[in-house]
Amino acid sequence: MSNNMMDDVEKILFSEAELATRIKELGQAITADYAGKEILMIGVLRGAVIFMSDLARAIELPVAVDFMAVSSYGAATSSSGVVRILKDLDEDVENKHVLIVEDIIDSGLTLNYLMENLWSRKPASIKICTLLNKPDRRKADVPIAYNGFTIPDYFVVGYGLDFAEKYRNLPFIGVLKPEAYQG
Ligand SMILES: O=P(O)(O)OC[C@H]1O[C@H](OP(=O)(O)OP(=O)(O)O)[C@H](O)[C@@H]1O
Ligand code: HPA
Repeated sequence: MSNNMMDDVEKILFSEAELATRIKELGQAITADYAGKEILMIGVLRGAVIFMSDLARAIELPVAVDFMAVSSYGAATSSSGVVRILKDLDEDVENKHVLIVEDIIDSGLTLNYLMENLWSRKPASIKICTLLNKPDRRKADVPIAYNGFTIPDYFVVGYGLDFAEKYRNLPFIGVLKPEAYQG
Protein backbone atom coordinates (compact mmCIF):
# COMPACT_ATOMS: atom_id res chain seq x y z
CA MET A 1 0.00 0.00 0.00
CA SER A 2 1.34 3.38 -0.94
CA ASN A 3 2.15 6.08 1.56
CA ASN A 4 0.31 8.56 -0.61
CA MET A 5 -3.42 7.88 -0.30
CA MET A 6 -4.08 9.41 -3.72
CA ASP A 7 -2.13 6.58 -5.34
CA ASP A 8 -4.74 4.12 -4.00
CA VAL A 9 -7.67 5.96 -5.60
CA GLU A 10 -9.05 4.56 -8.86
CA LYS A 11 -11.50 7.36 -9.49
CA ILE A 12 -13.11 10.32 -7.81
CA LEU A 13 -16.91 10.05 -7.65
CA PHE A 14 -17.61 13.41 -6.01
CA SER A 15 -15.02 16.15 -5.78
CA GLU A 16 -14.58 18.46 -2.82
CA ALA A 17 -16.41 21.20 -4.75
CA GLU A 18 -19.31 18.92 -5.72
CA LEU A 19 -19.71 17.83 -2.11
CA ALA A 20 -19.67 21.43 -0.89
CA THR A 21 -22.33 22.47 -3.42
CA ARG A 22 -24.63 19.56 -2.60
CA ILE A 23 -24.25 20.03 1.15
CA LYS A 24 -25.16 23.71 0.82
CA GLU A 25 -28.34 22.62 -0.99
CA LEU A 26 -29.18 20.08 1.70
CA GLY A 27 -28.61 22.74 4.36
CA GLN A 28 -30.96 25.12 2.56
CA ALA A 29 -33.69 22.48 2.25
CA ILE A 30 -33.38 21.60 5.94
CA THR A 31 -33.40 25.28 6.92
CA ALA A 32 -36.63 25.82 4.97
CA ASP A 33 -38.35 22.67 6.27
CA TYR A 34 -37.53 23.26 9.95
CA ALA A 35 -38.22 27.02 10.06
CA GLY A 36 -39.20 28.01 13.60
CA LYS A 37 -37.95 24.75 15.09
CA GLU A 38 -34.83 23.62 16.87
CA ILE A 39 -33.02 20.62 15.44
CA LEU A 40 -31.18 17.93 17.36
CA MET A 41 -28.69 16.47 14.90
CA ILE A 42 -27.65 12.95 15.81
CA GLY A 43 -24.49 11.76 14.11
CA VAL A 44 -23.76 8.08 13.76
CA LEU A 45 -20.08 7.59 14.62
CA ARG A 46 -17.64 7.49 13.10
CA GLY A 47 -18.21 7.93 9.38
CA ALA A 48 -20.77 10.74 9.65
CA VAL A 49 -18.55 13.17 11.54
CA ILE A 50 -17.05 15.04 8.60
CA PHE A 51 -20.34 15.33 6.71
CA MET A 52 -22.13 16.41 9.88
CA SER A 53 -19.67 19.19 10.62
CA ASP A 54 -20.15 20.69 7.16
CA LEU A 55 -23.92 20.11 7.13
CA ALA A 56 -24.39 21.77 10.54
CA ARG A 57 -22.72 24.92 9.22
CA ALA A 58 -24.99 24.93 6.15
CA ILE A 59 -28.13 25.05 8.33
CA GLU A 60 -29.25 28.52 9.36
CA LEU A 61 -31.27 27.51 12.42
CA PRO A 62 -30.41 26.63 16.03
CA VAL A 63 -28.86 23.19 15.99
CA ALA A 64 -27.83 20.95 18.87
CA VAL A 65 -25.56 18.01 18.18
CA ASP A 66 -25.24 14.61 19.75
CA PHE A 67 -23.68 11.31 18.72
CA MET A 68 -24.30 7.59 18.87
CA ALA A 69 -21.87 4.80 18.21
CA VAL A 70 -23.26 1.46 17.15
CA SER A 71 -21.63 -1.77 16.22
CA SER A 72 -22.76 -4.90 14.55
CA TYR A 73 -22.21 -8.29 16.14
CA GLY A 74 -19.61 -8.93 13.47
CA ALA A 75 -20.82 -10.51 10.28
CA ALA A 76 -24.10 -11.46 11.92
CA THR A 77 -25.44 -7.96 11.35
CA SER A 78 -25.53 -8.29 7.63
CA SER A 79 -28.19 -10.96 7.97
CA SER A 80 -29.83 -10.36 11.34
CA GLY A 81 -29.81 -6.58 11.65
CA VAL A 82 -28.79 -6.86 15.29
CA VAL A 83 -27.01 -3.70 16.32
CA ARG A 84 -25.30 -2.98 19.62
CA ILE A 85 -25.14 0.53 21.10
CA LEU A 86 -21.52 1.32 22.03
CA LYS A 87 -22.14 4.94 22.93
CA ASP A 88 -25.59 6.27 23.66
CA LEU A 89 -26.84 9.84 23.37
CA ASP A 90 -26.01 12.42 26.02
CA GLU A 91 -29.27 14.31 25.35
CA ASP A 92 -32.83 13.33 26.10
CA VAL A 93 -34.68 13.31 22.76
CA GLU A 94 -38.24 13.48 24.10
CA ASN A 95 -40.25 16.11 22.18
CA LYS A 96 -37.20 17.09 20.11
CA HIS A 97 -36.94 17.28 16.33
CA VAL A 98 -34.31 14.66 15.59
CA LEU A 99 -32.28 14.72 12.39
CA ILE A 100 -30.19 11.57 12.04
CA VAL A 101 -27.05 12.20 10.01
CA GLU A 102 -25.31 9.36 8.18
CA ASP A 103 -22.49 9.15 5.68
CA ILE A 104 -23.98 6.17 3.81
CA ILE A 105 -27.00 3.90 3.84
CA ASP A 106 -26.15 0.52 2.43
CA SER A 107 -28.16 -2.49 3.70
CA GLY A 108 -30.23 -0.07 5.80
CA LEU A 109 -29.94 -2.35 8.83
CA THR A 110 -28.09 0.18 11.01
CA LEU A 111 -30.67 2.90 10.50
CA ASN A 112 -33.62 0.57 10.60
CA TYR A 113 -32.55 -0.40 14.11
CA LEU A 114 -31.71 3.17 15.14
CA MET A 115 -35.05 4.55 13.96
CA GLU A 116 -36.95 1.98 15.99
CA ASN A 117 -34.75 2.60 19.02
CA LEU A 118 -35.10 6.40 18.82
CA TRP A 119 -38.87 6.38 18.20
CA SER A 120 -39.29 4.53 21.51
CA ARG A 121 -37.85 7.64 23.25
CA LYS A 122 -40.78 9.79 22.06
CA PRO A 123 -39.17 12.52 19.97
CA ALA A 124 -41.45 15.07 18.25
CA SER A 125 -40.12 13.91 14.86
CA ILE A 126 -37.31 11.94 13.26
CA LYS A 127 -35.88 12.47 9.79
CA ILE A 128 -32.84 10.97 8.13
CA CYS A 129 -30.21 12.88 6.18
CA THR A 130 -27.60 10.78 4.41
CA LEU A 131 -24.79 11.93 2.17
CA LEU A 132 -24.81 8.73 0.12
CA ASN A 133 -27.50 6.19 -0.66
CA LYS A 134 -26.55 2.77 -2.05
CA PRO A 135 -29.98 1.20 -2.73
CA ASP A 136 -28.72 -1.91 -4.57
CA ARG A 137 -27.83 -3.64 -1.30
CA ARG A 138 -30.87 -2.60 0.74
CA LYS A 139 -32.26 -5.24 3.13
CA ALA A 140 -34.38 -3.05 5.37
CA ASP A 141 -36.47 -0.15 4.22
CA VAL A 142 -35.53 3.23 5.67
CA PRO A 143 -37.29 6.51 4.93
CA ILE A 144 -34.69 8.99 3.66
CA ALA A 145 -35.80 12.62 3.92
CA TYR A 146 -32.58 14.17 2.60
CA ASN A 147 -30.18 12.37 0.27
CA GLY A 148 -26.95 13.84 -1.06
CA PHE A 149 -26.23 11.35 -3.84
CA THR A 150 -27.46 7.92 -4.91
CA ILE A 151 -24.55 5.67 -5.93
CA PRO A 152 -24.15 2.25 -7.55
CA ASP A 153 -22.81 -0.68 -5.56
CA TYR A 154 -19.24 0.64 -5.25
CA PHE A 155 -17.23 0.48 -2.06
CA VAL A 156 -16.42 4.14 -1.53
CA VAL A 157 -13.99 5.94 0.75
CA GLY A 158 -13.18 9.48 1.78
CA TYR A 159 -14.99 12.36 3.44
CA GLY A 160 -15.52 10.23 6.56
CA LEU A 161 -15.83 6.82 4.92
CA ASP A 162 -13.07 4.33 5.57
CA PHE A 163 -11.56 1.11 4.41
CA ALA A 164 -9.99 -0.56 7.49
CA GLU A 165 -9.96 2.85 9.26
CA LYS A 166 -8.00 4.49 6.44
CA TYR A 167 -8.95 7.19 3.91
CA ARG A 168 -11.51 8.97 6.13
CA ASN A 169 -9.58 12.23 5.69
CA LEU A 170 -9.65 12.31 1.89
CA PRO A 171 -11.56 15.51 1.02
CA PHE A 172 -13.54 13.79 -1.77
CA ILE A 173 -15.52 10.54 -2.23
CA GLY A 174 -13.60 8.01 -4.29
CA VAL A 175 -13.32 4.39 -5.30
CA LEU A 176 -10.17 2.45 -4.42
CA LYS A 177 -7.94 0.53 -6.79
CA PRO A 178 -8.16 -3.24 -6.22
CA GLU A 179 -4.50 -3.24 -5.06
CA ALA A 180 -5.42 -1.01 -2.12
CA TYR A 181 -7.63 -3.76 -0.68
CA GLN A 182 -4.96 -6.36 -1.03
CA GLY A 183 -2.43 -4.27 0.92
O1 LIG B 1 -26.81 0.49 5.89
P1 LIG B 1 -25.80 -0.37 6.57
O2 LIG B 1 -25.48 -1.62 5.78
O3 LIG B 1 -26.15 -0.69 7.97
O4 LIG B 1 -24.38 0.37 6.54
C1 LIG B 1 -24.23 1.72 6.84
C2 LIG B 1 -23.41 1.89 8.07
O5 LIG B 1 -22.11 1.34 7.88
C3 LIG B 1 -21.12 2.36 8.06
O6 LIG B 1 -20.64 2.37 9.36
P2 LIG B 1 -19.52 1.38 9.91
O7 LIG B 1 -20.16 0.25 10.64
O8 LIG B 1 -18.56 1.05 8.79
O9 LIG B 1 -18.79 2.28 11.02
P3 LIG B 1 -17.99 3.67 10.85
O10 LIG B 1 -19.03 4.75 10.60
O11 LIG B 1 -17.31 3.84 12.16
O12 LIG B 1 -17.02 3.51 9.68
C4 LIG B 1 -21.87 3.65 7.79
O13 LIG B 1 -21.28 4.75 8.44
C5 LIG B 1 -23.24 3.36 8.33
O14 LIG B 1 -23.36 3.64 9.71
O1 HPA C 1 -19.10 1.86 0.54
C1 HPA C 1 -18.79 1.93 1.76
N1 HPA C 1 -17.60 2.48 2.16
C2 HPA C 1 -17.24 2.56 3.47
N2 HPA C 1 -18.01 2.12 4.46
C3 HPA C 1 -19.20 1.57 4.14
N3 HPA C 1 -20.16 1.07 4.96
C4 HPA C 1 -21.16 0.65 4.18
N4 HPA C 1 -20.88 0.88 2.86
C5 HPA C 1 -19.64 1.46 2.81
